[in-house]
Amino acid sequence: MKTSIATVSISGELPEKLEAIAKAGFDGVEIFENDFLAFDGSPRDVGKMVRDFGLEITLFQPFRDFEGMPPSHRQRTFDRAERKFDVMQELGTDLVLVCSNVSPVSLGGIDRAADDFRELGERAAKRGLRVGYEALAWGRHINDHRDAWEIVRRADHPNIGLILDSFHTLSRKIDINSIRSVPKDKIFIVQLADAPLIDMDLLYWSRHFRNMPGEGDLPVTAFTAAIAETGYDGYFSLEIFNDQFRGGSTRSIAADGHRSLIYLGDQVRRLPNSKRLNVPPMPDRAKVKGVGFVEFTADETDAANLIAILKTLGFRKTKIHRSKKVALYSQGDIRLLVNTEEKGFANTSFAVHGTSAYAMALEVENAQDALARAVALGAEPFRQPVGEGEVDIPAIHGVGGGLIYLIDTRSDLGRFSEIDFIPLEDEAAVLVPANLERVDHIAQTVSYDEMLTWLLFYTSIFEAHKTPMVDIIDPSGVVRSQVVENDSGDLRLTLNGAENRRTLAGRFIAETFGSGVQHLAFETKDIFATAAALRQNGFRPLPISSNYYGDVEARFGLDPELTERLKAENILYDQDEHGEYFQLYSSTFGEGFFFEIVERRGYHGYGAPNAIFRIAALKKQMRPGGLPRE
Ligand SMILES: O=C(O)c1ccc(O)c(O)c1
Ligand SMILES: [Mg+2]
Repeated sequence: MKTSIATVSISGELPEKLEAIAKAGFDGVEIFENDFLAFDGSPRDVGKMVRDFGLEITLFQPFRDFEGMPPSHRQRTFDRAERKFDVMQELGTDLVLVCSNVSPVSLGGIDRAADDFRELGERAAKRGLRVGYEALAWGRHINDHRDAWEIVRRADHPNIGLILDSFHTLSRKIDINSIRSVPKDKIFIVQLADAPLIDMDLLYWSRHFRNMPGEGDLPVTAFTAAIAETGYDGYFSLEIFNDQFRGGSTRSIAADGHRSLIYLGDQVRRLPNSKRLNVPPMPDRAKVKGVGFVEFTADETDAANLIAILKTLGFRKTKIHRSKKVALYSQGDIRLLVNTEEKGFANTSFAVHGTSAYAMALEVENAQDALARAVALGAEPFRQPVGEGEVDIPAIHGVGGGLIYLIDTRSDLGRFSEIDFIPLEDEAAVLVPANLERVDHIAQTVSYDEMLTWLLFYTSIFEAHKTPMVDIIDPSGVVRSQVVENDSGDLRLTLNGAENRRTLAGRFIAETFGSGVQHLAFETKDIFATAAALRQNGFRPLPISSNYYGDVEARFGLDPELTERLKAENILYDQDEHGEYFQLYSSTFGEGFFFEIVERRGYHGYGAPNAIFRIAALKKQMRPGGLPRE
């Protein structure tokens, strides 16, 4: 699969863009005319710079308002085309994109357009150039690739071909099977983009909201499979107009783009009876069977505070590491590690982010396979020396540079806590058991700009899907929340994207110098029994306003006795079509970290309608220094 990306897709000046594109692993680049015009250098300089980065120019674009012009404009249109051809020859590329005419003066007529393209083909052929025709979804006369193909077919010139762009075809829900009958040598290049399903004007949607394949909701995989069916083996080129990407990190958006193409090629390969695209072979997406552990890094003082909270939550210190300052706290299937090492990656994370849940372990079928897949998709592997005889757990960097360890039960990896840790006497048996059973979900806070990056990261490596994004109202702004989960519920992540620093999520990012885990939710089968146990252990719940309970009672028609119990324990309540949900929050710790306890009675969601009340209550607790009020 030959990969390319349009310069318009990422932010920065041309040299910076090209460097990021090359570094991300692309083979080629589309030069978008405006990027070239804004650059202070000749077309030859640009061409040389591209080639010095080891890239090929796959396309020069766009050439607008060409076909079907009235006689009064026709000559000038061809003159403009010749000027573009001059530039292309200096740049060193042989392919130009002509997008369908949007000019109000343009005339319709398939044969008129075909005649124009035949003449343009003749002119291009004299210079050894080729012209590809793309139907814009909002073209004045031509807005469907099937009509563009008919024009190309009638132009009947070897230097005239078709350009397919997934956005234009899929946004109009045009039957993609129509692609299968186009001869592969008449498809000059394929442009790819996804987009979220939003009901809006096609042009505005296209120019502002496109995103990488796999980040949106369009059937880009089926589109690509139809292209592959023709035998097409040319470039797949990302052309992403997105306001956020234009303001985002050049390198990380370029890396996302490359990941999206490799993942797309991998998905097409897995479709039954599909023609394969040439992408590196890699294992299946990893099926997550559970959260193996969550690891905190802290200094001694913060660790003591954290451990005090863990005890009120009913955790017991059950093991200590053989060679490192790491203690294991456990309850049910939950394992929490508290790492106070003064060296190594945990300590570096502490130095950068402060006390934080900097690492998690996901249990998969085969950890080495999961690692291989992650690396094939551009994830950064992590290793650090382990002690003699200790388990070397494969890991990759995830959100905020934190770690995702990969463990399985087919190897010693699943026995790491037996091999690397020494059991302790039961020192804290005095605590009332809280019956927390497992990690329900892990909530990561990222800046809004990074949300799609991590969505693509998780869903391409792990067998998981997203659910629709929801807006959560914070007293100081909006936080967008995106769930990544698997069908079994063994992997449940929420990504919260902060748009400004004054929201709770935004402040968490600012105070901890980057993205990370902001809360951990544990599951109980009996929230009231758990709440009573926590109360006896001295747990400090997050106080919820009493007005909330009046509303919840009315909204769901609750028995007043139940409402009273909820209120007495500061438990939040929700329902969906599957059942009921109960949530109990801790007070905040450190820079806005907190714990949550949930009971699901069939409920599938995450209590989004309650988030506004939870945020308001947490904010009340935070004083400017970030410490909870006593
Ligand atoms: O939005 C546009 O004008 C535009 C231009 C060139 C393209 O290839 C495209 O898909 C859209
Ligand atoms: Mg296009």
